[in-house]
Amino acid sequence: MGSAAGPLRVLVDMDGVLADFEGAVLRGFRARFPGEPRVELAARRGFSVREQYRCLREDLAAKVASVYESPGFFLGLDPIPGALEAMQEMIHMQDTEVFICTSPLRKYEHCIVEKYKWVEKHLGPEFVERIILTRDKTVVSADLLFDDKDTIRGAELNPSWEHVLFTCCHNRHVQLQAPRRRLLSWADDWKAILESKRRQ
Ligand SMILES: Cc1cn([C@H]2C[C@H](OP(=O)(O)O)[C@@H](CO)O2)c(=O)[nH]c1=O
Ligand SMILES: [Mg+2]
Repeated sequence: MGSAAGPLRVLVDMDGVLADFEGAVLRGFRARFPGEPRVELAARRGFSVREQYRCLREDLAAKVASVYESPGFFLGLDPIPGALEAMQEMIHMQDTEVFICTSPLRKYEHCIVEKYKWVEKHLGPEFVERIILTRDKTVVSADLLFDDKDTIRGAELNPSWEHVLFTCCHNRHVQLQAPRRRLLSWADDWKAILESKRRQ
């Protein structure tokens, strides 16, 4: 709980929140497989790119995976608009601890080191210190988690954080059950969400 007991701890997810995974997948797929059908961003549904391409045609699943498993893919992601500015502002806020909480791909070879390099390149070394790399975000304790994945499950059935869904092409049609809430973009009022947790 954000309270008099200590600073507010905020976890910020990386792909879909800080780094534009979806835009780069589409661009990479189009460049590599120009003749193949693809899923435009406006047509994306569901967290898994691979599953949606599989529904389009079975063999496209491996093709789209080859895009995000390629060397250079994660390092080359564009920042999500407003993300870098928001993170710089958040890290300087009083009584606030910010961490980047991100999951590696199961095929982690390029992904892990490139995520670290991306953070150093776009946010600087003080944020490299703040990377939490885990396949299970439920066991990390915090007040808030901004993440584009609509359902976050793991070993802990009652995570300490409130998951605020960060709007992304694949989740914009998801109906949230009350009291779940969204951050529509970094232009939306993320500071109000932080303040609402301090007052609990
Ligand atoms: C395979 C896949 C990965 N990812 C992202 C989520 C994870 O990063 P993050 O936790 O930073 O959002 C990472 C490994 O799964 O790649 C997607 O966003 N969509 C996908 O379909
Ligand atoms: Mg994500």
